[in-house]
Amino acid sequence: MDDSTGVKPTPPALNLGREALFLDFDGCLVDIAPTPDAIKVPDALPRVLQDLSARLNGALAIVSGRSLHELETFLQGFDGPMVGSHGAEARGMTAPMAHQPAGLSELQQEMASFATRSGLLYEHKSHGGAVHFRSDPAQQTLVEGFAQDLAARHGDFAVQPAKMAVELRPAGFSKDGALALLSELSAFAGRRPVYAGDDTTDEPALAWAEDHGGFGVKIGAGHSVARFRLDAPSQLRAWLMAALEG
Ligand SMILES: O=P(O)(O)OC[C@H]1O[C@H](O[C@H]2O[C@H](CO)[C@@H](O)[C@H](O)[C@H]2O)[C@H](O)[C@@H](O)[C@@H]1O
Repeated sequence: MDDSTGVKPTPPALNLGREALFLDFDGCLVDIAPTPDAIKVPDALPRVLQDLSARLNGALAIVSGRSLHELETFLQGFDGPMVGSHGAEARGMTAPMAHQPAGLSELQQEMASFATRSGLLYEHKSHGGAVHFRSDPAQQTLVEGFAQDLAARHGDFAVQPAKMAVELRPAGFSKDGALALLSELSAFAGRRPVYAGDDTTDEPALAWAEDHGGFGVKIGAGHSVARFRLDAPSQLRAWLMAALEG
């Protein structure tokens, strides 16, 4: 039984010989910050991911809503597979989306103009965009309405709610879809999927791991289909370190 106050067990030790690890980025590996650029990536994190990947025979991937080039910048030193833009772009496997979506620049211009008019932060992304209302949460309903209207006029995009933000991402791509593709790679095939994530955007991927013989780890408070919970990114990083040192 789950509730938002956190009644879930902590995850068992990672089985490096049998499991495949999929890790969300913001709010999961790193703490949420006031703006997307303000996150603090622990210096040791890329090396920890790289070493863990070696111990998993390559069965470790980052799966994020961020643009791929940002993930590569933040995690320099980690060479493994990465999926960005909520499942639309990737390295280490064939890109799920062959081209950037049609109408991308028009959509981005509308988002940027709306954000400027509203005094909010616009995040330019390789396959979409985000309007962040963390600086003025009272504007949430207005931002959501704008995003729904925009998606209705741009059929190649879908609304993606995020933490204190609303995003437009390419329609038809998702993190659980990315897990299905990654699991076809030889490094991941036949291993039990373990997914860690913190947000509504992670719930389909957490469900995918649970449904495919593995398990999910919800990071932080809130309802989740995941069987296990860790309270903060620092706890996830400690769990990863324990697997490395075990
Ligand atoms: O899939 P994720 O790796 O969890 O990325 C989801 C979105 O995270 C980022 O936004 C969130 O984190 C910011 C930094 O902590 C925070 O300021 C913002 O309020 C959050 O919504 C990122 O900016 C987005 O592009 C990602 O899609």
